[in-house]
Amino acid sequence: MPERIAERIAALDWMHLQHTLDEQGFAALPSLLTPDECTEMIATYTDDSLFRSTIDMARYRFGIGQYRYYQAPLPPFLQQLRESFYPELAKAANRWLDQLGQEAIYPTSLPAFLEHCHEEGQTRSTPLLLKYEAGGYNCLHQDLYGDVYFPFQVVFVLSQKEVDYTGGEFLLMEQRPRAQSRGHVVTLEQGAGLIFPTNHRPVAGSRGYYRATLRHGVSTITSGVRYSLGIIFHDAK
Ligand SMILES: O=C(O)CCC(=O)C(=O)O
Ligand SMILES: [Fe+2]
Repeated sequence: MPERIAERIAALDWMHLQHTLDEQGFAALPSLLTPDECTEMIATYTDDSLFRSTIDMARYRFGIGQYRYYQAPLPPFLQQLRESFYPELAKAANRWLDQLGQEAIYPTSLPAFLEHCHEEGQTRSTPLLLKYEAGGYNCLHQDLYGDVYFPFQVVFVLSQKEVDYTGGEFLLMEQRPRAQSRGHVVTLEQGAGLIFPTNHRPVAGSRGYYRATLRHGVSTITSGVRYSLGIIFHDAK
């Protein structure tokens, strides 16, 4: 495995990932982060100087657990992750806009996209570290933080399933117009990630593409502690 995370991301089979995103809306990534990198990211949780705010999920009825938004500038490893995923995902984002008959608006690099967020008053960083203990869960939701949003986000599970925790499956719910909703359960090994839609996705129908709305969450952690790293590309109001 290449040392630098940017190289590991560049070495992913993007042809296949792009196809999978178009076909099913989300795409699982192999274990891209090493166990040591996962441990190091988990260890940041207790360093208050790295975070701009901490949310107790129960307080807002978002679920049971806690999460912390990293302060900008992000830790270098996380910055590299966010920047390296963006260009390929921007291609998919623009293709999806095109399929829905909209103008392709996403710039090719993350700094250019963030500049746009900042111009619109979305200046607060959004990547976050989540921690759930036994009994914890994350309600189905969307991570929209203003009018400007990037249509994909990436999550990495940092803890080891069946060793550090049980339960705690990643959930995606797809709501199609005039139809019942479809659920997906995605099992993620330690260091593995998932690319999924922030808001909606185009689905090919008999009369062109229509929009399906997606929400995501996490099922109940039945034992242990589960940490995850959420990479959201737009900044927040
Ligand atoms: O803990 C998870 O796997 C999901 C976290 C989440 O909601 C996110 O990354 O936006
Ligand atoms: Fe989320």
